Amino acid sequence: MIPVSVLTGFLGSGKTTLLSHLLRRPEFARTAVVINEFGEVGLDHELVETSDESFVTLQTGCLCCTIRGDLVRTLDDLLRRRDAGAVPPFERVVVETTGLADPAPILHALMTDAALAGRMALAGVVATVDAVNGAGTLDRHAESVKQVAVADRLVLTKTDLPGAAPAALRARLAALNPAAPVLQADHGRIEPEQLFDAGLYDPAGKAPDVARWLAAEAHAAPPRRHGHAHDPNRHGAGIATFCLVRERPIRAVALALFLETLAEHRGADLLRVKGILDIAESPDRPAVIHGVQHVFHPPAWLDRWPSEDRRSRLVFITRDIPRAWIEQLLEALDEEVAQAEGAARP
Ligand SMILES: Nc1nc2c(ncn2[C@@H]2O[C@H](COP(=O)(O)OP(=O)(O)OP(=O)(O)O)[C@@H](O)[C@H]2O)c(=O)[nH]1
Repeated sequence: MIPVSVLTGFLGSGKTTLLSHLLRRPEFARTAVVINEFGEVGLDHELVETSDESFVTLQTGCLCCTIRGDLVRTLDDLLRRRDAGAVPPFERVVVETTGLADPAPILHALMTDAALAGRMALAGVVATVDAVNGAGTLDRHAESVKQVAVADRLVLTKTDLPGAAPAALRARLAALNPAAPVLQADHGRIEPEQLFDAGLYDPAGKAPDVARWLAAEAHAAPPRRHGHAHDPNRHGAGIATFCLVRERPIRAVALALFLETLAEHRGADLLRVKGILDIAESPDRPAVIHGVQHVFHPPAWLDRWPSEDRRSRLVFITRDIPRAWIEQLLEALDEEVAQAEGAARP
């Protein structure tokens, strides 16, 4: 029986960082990772490094809506490829959900699907919670509350950042899910055995209301009635995702101004930004940027481009921010910086 762990947690709460760290540990060799990304273009799968024995597959779309078919098909396909020797003989699977996913249908599919029965079993659910944005996210997004409620282990991230309020958050998490131990990860660093030792997922062994709630989810409306089944990039409540692609390099100063302006003016509605960028001053080393609401993390510089595609790509998940506004802002700032540079030249 191959254990399948689910890694959930709101947008930008540190799931991929945790996973990247775990995949470098020898105890975590032979892992197949399924990353689900919400949006037109995914980047995480290009950025997660694995050992030779582990690998990452990508699934796009809205995991919570298309789960019944897609995740089960993906896992079934992985089993076939493993049997045929087409992929390394993985011994565990980790499914990283999109930050916007309601995890209940995912867990249900893993617990009940006949296609997987006998070969794979749900092993445990880990949810990351960002110590800076976590409380606000719990207030505003029902999915985030569900992610915390179903977890076997909770992992607090970003406790090192100014603005982190881990004590208050811990109390809140304990009220939502008293059974789940709360661990802490420092830039993804955590002891793996503390994380996935939760054993077989057993809703009956948890607080009874969680089991009842999960059962209720099983009877929830079929995907078509979710209201966004035909456009997986819209998730209701004004939430939209889009990707800006740019052929020309971006000047470092223009990028800094752009991110600063976005965070300052629309931080609360900027649910997630990530990007790989061709910076004019650094043609061979792309910058990877991450933003989560008003917090932008310092850019990470890659040693090289992860694939042939050297265009800048910026993925946004926003609430009520028109794409055109963001595009024009970037163009205008880039233009302004170009003119200023031109004027400064003798
Ligand atoms: N300072 C600090 N930054 C962190 C920590 N953990 C993660 N980050 C940063 O937070 C940003 C988002 O982390 P990710 O791991 O991409 O978050 P995610 O949950 O996978 O994001 P989505 O896939 O968009 O939902 C990155 O810039 C990370 O480097 C931490 O403990 N401290």
